[in-house]
Order: sequence, then C-alpha cells, then structure tokens
Amino acid sequence: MIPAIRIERLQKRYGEKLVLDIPHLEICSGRVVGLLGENGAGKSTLIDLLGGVSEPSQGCVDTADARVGWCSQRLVIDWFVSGWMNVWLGACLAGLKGDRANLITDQAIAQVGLGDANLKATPEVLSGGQQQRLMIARTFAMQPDIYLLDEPTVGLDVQNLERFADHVRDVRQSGATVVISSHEFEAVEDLIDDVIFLADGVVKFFGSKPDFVERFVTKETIRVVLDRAVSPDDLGKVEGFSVEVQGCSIILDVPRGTDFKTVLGVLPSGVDVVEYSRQAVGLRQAVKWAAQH
Ligand SMILES: Nc1ncnc2c1ncn2[C@@H]1O[C@H](COP(=O)(O)OP(=O)(O)OP(=O)(O)O)[C@@H](O)[C@H]1O
Repeated sequence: MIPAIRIERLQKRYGEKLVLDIPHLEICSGRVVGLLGENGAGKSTLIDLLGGVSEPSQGCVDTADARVGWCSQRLVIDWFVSGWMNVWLGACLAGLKGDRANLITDQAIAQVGLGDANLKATPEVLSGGQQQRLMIARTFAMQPDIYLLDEPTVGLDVQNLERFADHVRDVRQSGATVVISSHEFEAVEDLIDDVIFLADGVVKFFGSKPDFVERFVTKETIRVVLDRAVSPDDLGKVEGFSVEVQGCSIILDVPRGTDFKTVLGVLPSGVDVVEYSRQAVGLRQAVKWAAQH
C-alpha cells in the first residue's frame, strides 16, 4: 500500500521538554487510524504537526501533495462570519466556487446534522456540540485526502455519532486516509483499522487494531453468579487468577481465553451457577493495559 503520511526523525520540543519523538512511521492511504494514548501523550501535538499547523523541532512530515483537512480539539472558528460561511470556507479551501461550493457546504452541514441549526447567525449562538460539528462540517466540505480529526466525537449525541461514522466509512471507501485521536473508545472502535498508541511522546504500538488488542489484552474479566453467597475462603486457588467475592457474585480476572471448566474449578462443591458472563474484550481494555505496561 502507498504511504499517505511519512514521518522521518520527527521531534517536537517545548523549551527543553521533548514531547514527541518518532524516528520513522508510515501511514498507508485508505486506512482509518486511531491515535490513542493517555492525557498528555502527544496526540494533539502529532495531529498539529501532521496538519502543518505546528513546526517540528527536528525532522519532517511528508504528505506529498495531498489535501490535508485538520480539525482541532480546540475551537478554531471564525466568530465574525456566519456558521454557514465557516463551513463554506472548507469548500473554498478545496478550490470550489459558486454553486458547487454552496452545494458541498449544504451537504457537509447535513452530514453533521446541522441542517436545522441557525447557521445564518455568527457561531456563538450554537451549542458547544454544534460548534464542534461546525468544525467537522468544515473539514468534510474541504473533501481532503487526509483527515486529521482531534477528538471529533466529543459532544456528539448518538444520532450525530452515527452520521459521523457513516461519513468516515464513506471517505475511507473512496480512498481517503483518516487519523482520529480519541478517548471515546466505544465511539471509534468499529471505525478504526489501525492503532497508533503514544506514551510520553513515543510510539509504543503501531499496527492493526486486532494486533493491538491481542498484544495488550492478556486478561479478561468473568462474572459468575451463584445460587448462594460464598466466602472467599471457600474458593479454590488457580495460578494467574485473581478473585473477588461480592455476595452471590464472583468476579474473576483470568488469563484471556481461560475455559469455563477451569473457572468452575475455583468454585466450592454444592453450589449452582445461575449466571455466567465474560466482559467483552476490546479497545478500552487494550488501551488500559497498554498504558500500564
Ligand atoms: N504550547 C505548549 N507549550 C508547552 N507544552 C505544551 C504545549 N502544547 C502541548 N504541550 C505539552 O506537550 C505534551 C503533549 O501534549 P498534547 O496536547 O499533544 O497531548 P494529548 O495526548 O493530545 O493530550 P490530551 O489527551 O489531554 O488531549 C504535554 O506534556 C503538554 O503539556
């Protein structure tokens, strides 16, 4: 696959502090990449460098001649023109003019569910979530080859989240590359193909989402409900298990893939299992473990 973004010896310092250090990284076109990591890991710094709105202290980012659409975590809005014109600006940045620019503007507004909002007024009349969507619409109207979206799902309600996800799928289908920074793992889990996991400005993992989950989720949580309460002393011990008793419920942290029979081995004789469930293994657990290891 062709790299849409190539990073070489990229460093960003604020004063003496090195906040991002990526020797080499290539993001392929047509992928949706989740940029994950704890607060302060360097996600926004990387998005800003990729978008060219921040200068590297060293090294470079190459996006060839791609059109890059940057949607910041912070509000970047022209408060002196109407909401509609803020989105139209995106169409203009795509080189569109006249009726075509107007059409793309209206489409982008509909895609983020702002069709009924008062976009004739300046944007301060919009709610926080609507202002966020205004910026997303402007990026959509720009029709970029590379979308850089910093926390785009914050403040979106369920319906708008679905609209957003549909649009990301559409642009990915048409070959665009999308980088999404997010702490809202459930919102982006089904969208992303790859994960960049940053910790203290360093890429700790870069690869496919399934590989990320496989690598970092080594344990899973199982909940067993019994027909009567038991005491922790009644339970057997199994290497690698940690067990918590809550009345009739037993919560077990076990190595991933542990079979039911092995779990049963922990229980005292003479009790019946009323309910048994495994917590779904996904991005949230992987991020949690990646941050700890
Ligand atoms: N303008 C600045 N001046 C000094 N330090 C900065 C500046 N911008 C960011 N930093 C520092 O760079 C580091 C990375 O910040 P960044 O905003 O990229 O993190 P992040 O992963 O996006 O965090 P969050 O999840 O909280 O948005 C942090 O230690 C932050 O304090």
